[in-house]
Amino acid sequence: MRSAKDFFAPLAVGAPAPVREVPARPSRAIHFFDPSNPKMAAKVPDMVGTVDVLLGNLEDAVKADKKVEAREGLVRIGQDVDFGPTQLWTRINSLDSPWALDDLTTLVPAIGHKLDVVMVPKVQGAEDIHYVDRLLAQLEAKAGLERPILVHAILETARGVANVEEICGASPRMQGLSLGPADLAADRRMKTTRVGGGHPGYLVRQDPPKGEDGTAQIEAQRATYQQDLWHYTVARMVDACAAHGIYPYYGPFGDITDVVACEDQFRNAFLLGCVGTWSLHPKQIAIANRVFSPSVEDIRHARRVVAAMGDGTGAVMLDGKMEDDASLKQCLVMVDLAEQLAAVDPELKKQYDAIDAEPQGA
Ligand SMILES: CC(C)(COP(=O)(O)OP(=O)(O)OC[C@H]1O[C@@H](n2cnc3c(N)ncnc32)[C@H](O)[C@@H]1OP(=O)(O)O)[C@@H](O)C(=O)NCCC(=O)NCCSC(=O)C[C@](C)(O)C(=O)O
Ligand SMILES: [Mg+2]
Repeated sequence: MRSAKDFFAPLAVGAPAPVREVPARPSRAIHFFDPSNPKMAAKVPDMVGTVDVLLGNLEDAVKADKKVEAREGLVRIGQDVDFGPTQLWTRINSLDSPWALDDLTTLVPAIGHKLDVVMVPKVQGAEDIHYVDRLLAQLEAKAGLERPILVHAILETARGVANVEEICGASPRMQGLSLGPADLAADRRMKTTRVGGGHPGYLVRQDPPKGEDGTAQIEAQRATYQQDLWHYTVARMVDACAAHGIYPYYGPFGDITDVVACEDQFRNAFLLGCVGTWSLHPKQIAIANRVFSPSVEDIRHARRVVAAMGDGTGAVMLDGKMEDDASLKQCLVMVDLAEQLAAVDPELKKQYDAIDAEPQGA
């Protein structure tokens, strides 16, 4: 077992010191692109500044015979593009694949100074993070990097979900977790065939009405309510991440055309505590940015609670509702997030600033 004192020592001589706190950088949408796809790759420079994270995907969705091209394409993009305020992430191939080692040993020396986060798929337990942690430290030391590259794990196996807390706490590099609903469904032997989202068969049904003789009318028309297949896993992720000071994200929503259900799924994750999600197609970026930014109404209310609560203790009535220390803390989560987002999103800043100009009592 590592001593707590060793935890923040670099894992290789000359590697940068691990971070003590994971920076809270806006990451509402992690936008996936395939660096081996010339059309997608060509769009990357123009996407800088329009999305919080651009992620060069090397794993699933990249054809096996394009793996090297994708890796080399990402190196070129990383070297040529000025990412400004936008973070650059990559998803490497899974650790049991023939490509993962070359992914890391190629990317870190070539573009490690620009890579913010390495996403590791199909993480099963702390041992996977320990492997990547040490290897990254060795490569960072060799490349003379001055800041550590952070690690993000995708939960997409039953074992990964069972080990979620130890994964989050496996290294100071751990930045966050995403849900991998497609692989997770397969690994769990769920009977779904989709990439994230709901299923019409996963529902609860209203109780049957009673007939005149008091018997239940089983065949009567009854409302059904579709349930969220991913609630359990996302909730576990949120708790594990919060307990370890790192960030939870939803993941992919594969029905690109159903922008309405996509928005609902993203909003569930936002309300439950996730800080962002994935975008697989340019049209999902706007959805994610909208959903993962607190609404003007929420910020207006949150600021009123902050003002009404003075030194932050006690209880007050606002619009007929009780506000106290704990509701204030929730409002502060919103206000802090709004400030972070306003710093990178001028349109959002304008909307939040306009609240201050509203007449009192509006
Ligand atoms: C869905 C697809 C095939 C539709 O691609 P398309 O070309 O058919 O769509 P389109 O609507 O015709 O595209 C319009 C334009 O946008 C471009 N475009 C389209 N997508 C992008 C993009 N992402 N970034 C930048 N540009 C993009 C596309 O090239 C085209 O350019 P054009 O106007 O010049 O012709 C395509 O969007 C795509 O391949 N997206 C990424 C898919 C991906 O990364 N999947 C892996 C993540 S999900 C996953 O791995 C699961 C998980 C977690 O592991 C687990 O649950 O287990
Ligand atoms: Mg997967």
